Amino acid sequence: MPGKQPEPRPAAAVASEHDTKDSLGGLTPEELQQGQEAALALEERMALGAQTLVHAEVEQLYQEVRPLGQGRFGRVVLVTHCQKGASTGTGTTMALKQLPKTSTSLRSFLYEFCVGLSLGTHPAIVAAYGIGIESADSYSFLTEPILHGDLIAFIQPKVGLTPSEAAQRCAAQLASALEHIHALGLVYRDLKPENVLVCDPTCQHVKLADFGHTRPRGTLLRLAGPPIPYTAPELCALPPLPEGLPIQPALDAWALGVLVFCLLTGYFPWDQPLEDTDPFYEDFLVWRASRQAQDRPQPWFGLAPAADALLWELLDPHPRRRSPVGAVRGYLGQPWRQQDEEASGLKEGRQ
Ligand SMILES: Nc1ncnc2c1ncn2[C@@H]1O[C@H](COP(=O)(O)OP(=O)(O)OP(=O)(O)O)[C@@H](O)[C@H]1O
Repeated sequence: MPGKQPEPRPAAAVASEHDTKDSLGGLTPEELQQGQEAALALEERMALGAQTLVHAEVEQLYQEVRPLGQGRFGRVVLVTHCQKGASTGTGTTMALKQLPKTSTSLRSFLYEFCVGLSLGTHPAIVAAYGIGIESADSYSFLTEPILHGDLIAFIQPKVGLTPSEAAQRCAAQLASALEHIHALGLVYRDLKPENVLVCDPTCQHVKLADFGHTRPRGTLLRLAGPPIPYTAPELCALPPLPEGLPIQPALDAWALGVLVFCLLTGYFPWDQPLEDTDPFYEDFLVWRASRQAQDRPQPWFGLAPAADALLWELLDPHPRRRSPVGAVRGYLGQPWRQQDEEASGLKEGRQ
């Protein structure tokens, strides 16, 4: 979650100031409208959310069971309701995310709280409960608790997530969650294993959490710090408008491509998608340009052709040519790792 930051501006506001098509930074009128509608709906929810905030100290309402996690901005704890069953140990547990007022504005808090609510129910998205609390020093809200930690703990360095079925299941669930977010006119913008929570010990089910960076499509944004592997290249380039880049779901498709690569190999494909700075990214661009097998970068050696093809689609450096997150569905059930490809070949050979 972003804490106290300058207010991002919607592309619509900038468009009316410049009023040429280029002033939309490449956004079509339909995309602009979808983003505007999402922004209006969110503003309305935030106004309602502000009116219905409970004013109390968290300890008066909930009993802490144990800490669940700590982010840059928020502390997340497992709690039970003080009045219902807490003393007998039968109370329903919930996750309470507490954001100190020193680092989080009321608007940023309401944004994250209300985005979570506006996403409704989706099997791969952490469900938000409609309770927001303002205390003397913090803001808090409640969600369903997910008790097996985050995906990072399941990705073995140099190996990835095993077995391969788990990696495919995980990719399919995340693609579905992101598609749901995009259909609502929003862009998630923070896909990384730390924001994917795991529901069971064998990683059968995962859920997307932390909607502090989610914004309506078309919001103008600039890169706030150094890029990470998940940052799409268009965000690293000079923005098309002085106010920034109008954000698109393609940012999430890129991040999903990087995450799938990590799930399959246990490596990042590059540190930063910066030509002339990152040799791994440069090798990737050379391979894309030549399409020659001999140019395939070393970290890709363990991938089967289906995974190559999927990642080729999701990791297209040109956002307009990049496939949407739903592309994952077209590759499910095929081998994604070379070793699976070989095993299935052996099986066929025996039959
Ligand atoms: N609903 C939940 N159930 C269980 N654990 C959770 C839940 N929500 C968050 N956590 C844990 O708390 C950690 C921090 O939460 P979160 O990512 O929402 O905080 P943040 O301050 O917004 O993080 P960031 O540093 O990514 O901005 C997560 O990595 C996760 O381990």
